[in-house]
Amino acid sequence: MEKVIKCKNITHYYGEKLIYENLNFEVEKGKVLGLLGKNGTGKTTIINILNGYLKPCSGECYLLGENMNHLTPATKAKIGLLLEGHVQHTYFTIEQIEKYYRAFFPNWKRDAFYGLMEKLKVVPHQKINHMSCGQRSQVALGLLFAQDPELLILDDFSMGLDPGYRRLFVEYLRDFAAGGDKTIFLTSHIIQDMELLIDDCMILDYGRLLIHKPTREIMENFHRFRFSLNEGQVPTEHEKLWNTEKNNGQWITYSFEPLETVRQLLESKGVQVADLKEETLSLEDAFIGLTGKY
Ligand SMILES: Nc1ncnc2c1ncn2[C@@H]1O[C@H](COP(=O)(O)OP(=O)(O)OP(=O)(O)O)[C@@H](O)[C@H]1O
Repeated sequence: MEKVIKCKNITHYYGEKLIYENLNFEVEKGKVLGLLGKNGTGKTTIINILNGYLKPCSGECYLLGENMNHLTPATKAKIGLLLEGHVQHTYFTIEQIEKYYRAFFPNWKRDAFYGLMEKLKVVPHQKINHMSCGQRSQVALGLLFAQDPELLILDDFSMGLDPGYRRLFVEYLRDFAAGGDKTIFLTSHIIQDMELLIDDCMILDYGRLLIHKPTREIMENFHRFRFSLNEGQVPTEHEKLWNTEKNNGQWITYSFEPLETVRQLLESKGVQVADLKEETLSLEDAFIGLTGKY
């Protein structure tokens, strides 16, 4: 399978602060990968490394087969970037910005841009700096769809969009990826959107990559377990039990293991577990189970 993004042994510090050490990941052609993580875990830092704005302290990245420090103009034209919902050149009108961008991209899809602008109820002579924050994000996404890139890198693509437009863009992105020859790498804190969209999920914790798995595998296998213990007992800790805590008088833990294995792990030091129940999770709940609340 062709790898559209390859990152090898990325280590990055800001001053003395370690963001990650020897981070390795790959993204296959045709996949939608969602990068998740709590605030400050380094998602934007990865995006900035991938788009060449930031040089990591060590390690290498390859985009569409080329080392990202030496991307040719032809390869750059195949990569669409959205940085925290921003559109530049806000002194342009909708018409002017479309004309300006068109000149840079050989596969420009003018109709895709205007089709979207029509849906968004903005008129061609409207100036971008007179638009709301959400409308500006919409223009930025419209320009990206018109560019028709092979690789889309979107940082916080849903920033400022209301629920209806968020859903519209999720549908656009799903259609965009449906043919199997486009690859999307995106971040968002709106995990409900991610659940509808991403094939693979990469979750960062402070200083490290916590997990990188197909989303389906997480949804099918990662569960929450509720249980009771006798007064004064505490459950056994184990690396296969995630974020065990007492909540409103009841114990909960999370695991990829089936119920009977979870029981054995919890009871391994003579603890007696009662009323053990398994619950399926949304991706957002799975994220909380994997990373903890705080
Ligand atoms: N230019 C910089 N100089 C110093 N520290 C930085 C710089 N940029 C980011 N950081 C720090 O690095 C860490 C990771 O930042 P980053 O913006 O990549 O996180 P993030 O996961 O995108 O966060 P959020 O979800 O809040 O957008 C944070 O602790 C941040 O304060």
